[in-house]
Amino acid sequence: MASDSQTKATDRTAPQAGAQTGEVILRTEGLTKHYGGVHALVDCNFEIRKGEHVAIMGDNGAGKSTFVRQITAVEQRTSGKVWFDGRYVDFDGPLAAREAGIETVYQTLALADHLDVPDNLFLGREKVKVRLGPFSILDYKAMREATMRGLERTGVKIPNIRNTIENMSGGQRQCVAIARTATFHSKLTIMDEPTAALGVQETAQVENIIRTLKEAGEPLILISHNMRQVMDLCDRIVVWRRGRICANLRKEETDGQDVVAYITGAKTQPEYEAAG
Ligand SMILES: Nc1ncnc2c1ncn2[C@@H]1O[C@H](COP(=O)(O)OP(=O)(O)OP(=O)(O)O)[C@@H](O)[C@H]1O
Repeated sequence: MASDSQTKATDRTAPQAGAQTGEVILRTEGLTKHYGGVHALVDCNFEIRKGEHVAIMGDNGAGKSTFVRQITAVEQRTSGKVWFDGRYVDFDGPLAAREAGIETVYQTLALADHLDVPDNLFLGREKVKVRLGPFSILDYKAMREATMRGLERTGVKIPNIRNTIENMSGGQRQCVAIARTATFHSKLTIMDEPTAALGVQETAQVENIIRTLKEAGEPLILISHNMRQVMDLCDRIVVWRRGRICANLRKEETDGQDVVAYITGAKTQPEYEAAG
């Protein structure tokens, strides 16, 4: 894999949809993932800037989740380069990606049922009060306070943060998962179909949190099949088809019908002709 570790993300150019402002927070070049003979991700050049909310759309099996797994290092990429926050990165696992500032919220929530809200938020990165050799005394008060601040930033109301997660509704759980991103002031949030399993009210609550992130200038990659949601919440839509990017569209220059044409293969932007 490439080792030009100091290359700046802003040094390079990639296909863009219209004029952009803000520094690049994440950029990929030629990102590729093969599972044996399955070419799940092929030569993907993608970028997102600080403050931008970008939707990733595509049919089932188009490669959207595979793309996320490569940039969050849940899997190791076959080839290609990734820059995050101004430096070349090759994370050795998801914890390293998270520590660098990439927070991911999955549809299937990675929450521990038997733990309360602060314990879930700080799982794997607990605040330590005192270290005594191999033992640590955790700073529960600081973690509870940080949790309250994170929830406040998202506007999420959890009656008692010391209740275990197992008794919460799907919407509350999803909000707790998203509150992580607010608690740790992540540099980039990725949400993979965050409302697919939620009801109408719970979906509205999650969408409000996404708007809060936008107002705070925090960048977001949103994977969603929900056109209304994408059009409401995102500045730009990048469409994947058969493992490749086939369109990069500014919201104000497209509409739902146009996006569907790219998703189904009826259209391909000329610069992505290889996507076929
Ligand atoms: N671990 C794996 N081993 C083999 N093939 C895989 C693996 N993971 C994904 N694939 C294949 O890679 C392709 C892309 O899958 P991926 O899950 O990224 O699609 P997706 O766009 O996220 O789809 P969906 O919207 O259904 O979640 C598919 O053909 C899928 O079958």
